[in-house]
Parts: sequence; structure tokens; C-alpha cells
Amino acid sequence: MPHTLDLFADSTTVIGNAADNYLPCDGEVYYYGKILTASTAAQYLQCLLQQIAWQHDRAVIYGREHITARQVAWYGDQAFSYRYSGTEKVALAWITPLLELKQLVEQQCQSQFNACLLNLYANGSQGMAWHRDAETQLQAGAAIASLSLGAERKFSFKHRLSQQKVDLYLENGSLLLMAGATQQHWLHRLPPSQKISQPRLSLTFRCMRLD
Ligand SMILES: O=C(O)CCC(=O)C(=O)O
Ligand SMILES: [Fe+2]
Repeated sequence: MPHTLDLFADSTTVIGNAADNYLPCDGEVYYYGKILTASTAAQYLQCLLQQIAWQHDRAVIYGREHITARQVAWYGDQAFSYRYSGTEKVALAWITPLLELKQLVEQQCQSQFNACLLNLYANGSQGMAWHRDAETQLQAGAAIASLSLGAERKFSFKHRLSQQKVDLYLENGSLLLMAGATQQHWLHRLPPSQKISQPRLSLTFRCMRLD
């Protein structure tokens, strides 16, 4: 590894503070805003683009296999196997920059995580369709924290019954926490936007069941 970014040497790095709940009912979504300075976010983006074992994701839809445009990677405390969208991944061992960011995120949102699914969207033509993260391998009701690096993107929630929508914008270096009953009652997506030409990377920290 060429260098280690020492987050905790820079006392200005943690900018965010307690956040408000964006959802009107049936869940909790806290947006902490930017928790990394622009320069620290840019360094981590470059470092993770190089060091993460990016792979195009596979999804089985109506029995047919599709290769997704976005790239993903799966890391964790153990070789957790994660099945979603008809495919299965085995977690790789943490690398230092991921552990640094995990520690920062845990400190910020006062929750612990044991795995991270990373998503890389090369530009605004790539996104993620409506879904919820409620796989049985995840600890039921555990929070999911998402750290964004790179291009600012819109993120949307839709209530499964009322269809009510809530939109927010995920800034470079920002942290979002989905908690409580959010995954039971709300779908979320990253809509495409043809105006965006720059990449965005998200680190979604999760809690896998240990049994
Ligand atoms: O890229 C994002 O911020 C969202 C990703 C997401 O919803 C997921 O990985 O389940
Ligand atoms: Fe998700």
C-alpha cells in the first residue's frame, strides 16, 4: 500500500453532527451531511478506485442473468456469504482504508458494522433500481450506513403502501444512516441522471448475522 490516510490526525475531519430524521413515518433516515473534507474524500476516492477488487454485479431477473453496469465489492470481518438478486458473494478481508472509514462511520453514527458492500457508479447513467435491504442474512432491524465519495447524486425513498416519496442529495464525503423500520416499509433507489459525468462510490456498512 503506498500510504495510509490517517483520518484521526486531522481534527477537522469530522464535520457532521446529530442529524434529523428525513422520513415522516415508519422508519428513520438520518443524513449527517459531509463528514469528510473535500480533500480527504478525494484521496479516499482515488485510493479505493485503485485498491478495491471491483467487479460488475450479476443479477438474475425473471430467470435471466444480467451483468450490471455498476461495479461492486464485498468486504467483512469474516468470509460472509451474501445472497441478493439471485447471486452470491463471499466477503473479502478488510483493507486498511476501509477499516479507517468504518471506524469514522461507527464513531459518527454510534453503531457497529461487520461488513461493507461498495458500489461504483462510473457516471450518472448508472444507478440502482428500487429495492430494500432486508435479506435474512442481515441482522433484522440493524442500521445500514452509507458513505458517499465523488459525484453528488440524488437518493430517493418510496413508502411501500402509501407510495409517498422522499428525496435527498448525497454530497461528496457525506454519511447517511437508514435505521429502525426503514427497510420494512420503504424502498430506496439511486436514480440515473444523464447530467452527471463523474464517478460516485458508496460504502454501505452493514451488520451480518453471526449464526
Ligand atoms: O449507492 C448508494 O448510495 C445506495 C446503494 C444501495 O442502496 C445498496 O447498496 O443497497
Ligand atoms: Fe440499498
